[in-house]
Amino acid sequence: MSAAVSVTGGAQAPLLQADGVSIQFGGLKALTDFSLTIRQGDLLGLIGPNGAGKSTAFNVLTGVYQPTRGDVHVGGQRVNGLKPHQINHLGLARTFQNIRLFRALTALDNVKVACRAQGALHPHVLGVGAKMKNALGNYRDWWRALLLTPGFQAEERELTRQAEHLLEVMGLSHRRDEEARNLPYGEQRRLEIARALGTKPKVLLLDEPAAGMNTREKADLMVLIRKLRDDFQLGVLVIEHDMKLVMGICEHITVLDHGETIARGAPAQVRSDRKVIEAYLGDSYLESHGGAA
Ligand SMILES: Nc1ncnc2c1ncn2[C@@H]1O[C@H](COP(=O)(O)OP(=O)(O)OP(=O)(O)O)[C@@H](O)[C@H]1O
Repeated sequence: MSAAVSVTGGAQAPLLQADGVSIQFGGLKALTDFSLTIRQGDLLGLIGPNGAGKSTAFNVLTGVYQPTRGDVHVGGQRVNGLKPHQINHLGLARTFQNIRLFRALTALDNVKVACRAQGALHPHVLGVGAKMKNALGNYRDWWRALLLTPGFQAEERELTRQAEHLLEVMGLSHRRDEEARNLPYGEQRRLEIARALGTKPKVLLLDEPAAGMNTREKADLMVLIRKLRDDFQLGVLVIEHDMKLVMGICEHITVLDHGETIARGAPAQVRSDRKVIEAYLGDSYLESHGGAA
């Protein structure tokens, strides 16, 4: 199973492509020969039992881990060896399984930080000359901030406007000035998505976005994720244990078990796959859903 997969299948250039990616921790093969392609408009799911390698896949795609084998391309550029913030600048943003907000900052500032970070470094700034240019830019920005120049103030207003818009999109305007740590769990998860969107990604990776949410919040989130995909013209990859959510919104699902891709396809195809039932869904899932689809 190494051919890269995408739902839209070739109409547009891939935004994200993983080809035969493997990573090993000591003797443990956490991910083996993992391939995936995401194009604009794709809404893909990644599922599998605990320890299957889902978060590891996210970490390899986003540069947290370096693959032992295989290649990752973002926007056509090979990103093996790049740092997570560099890959983020190329258009890949993510949320985390364990929420990682700036807990003592307000909701607005959490998103503003992301909006500002996106403007701070040009996507292709990786060489020495460009790094120097960036350092000089930082020095100049420091003075502008200290002196509160009109240019700096205008930029601040624009960042605030962008961040407020994203809070509104995520239904969090009423939390604008509250510290992130005081938000209910479901809202913290949505704030993480707002922050990821602040970096203006082309691809959004959501690691268990519905974890800890109640049924109503999950239903709302399903609608919202689709809307984000459409309104922001994204490709989206979702890790989620809630089968109703994954099967409900994803058009294509990849199933991992012990780091191996054991199945992929449309939801109906995946949920009737014997290997998936054995490894993950279990017979109780089949019974409660009236047998294989
Ligand atoms: N940094 C690491 N060092 C050593 N082993 C690791 C590391 N990261 C992940 N693993 C191991 O790799 C395997 C896959 O872990 P991973 O977190 O990707 O699974 P997962 O599918 O996301 O599981 P869950 O649904 O529980 O979050 C596990 O056995 C895990 O213990």
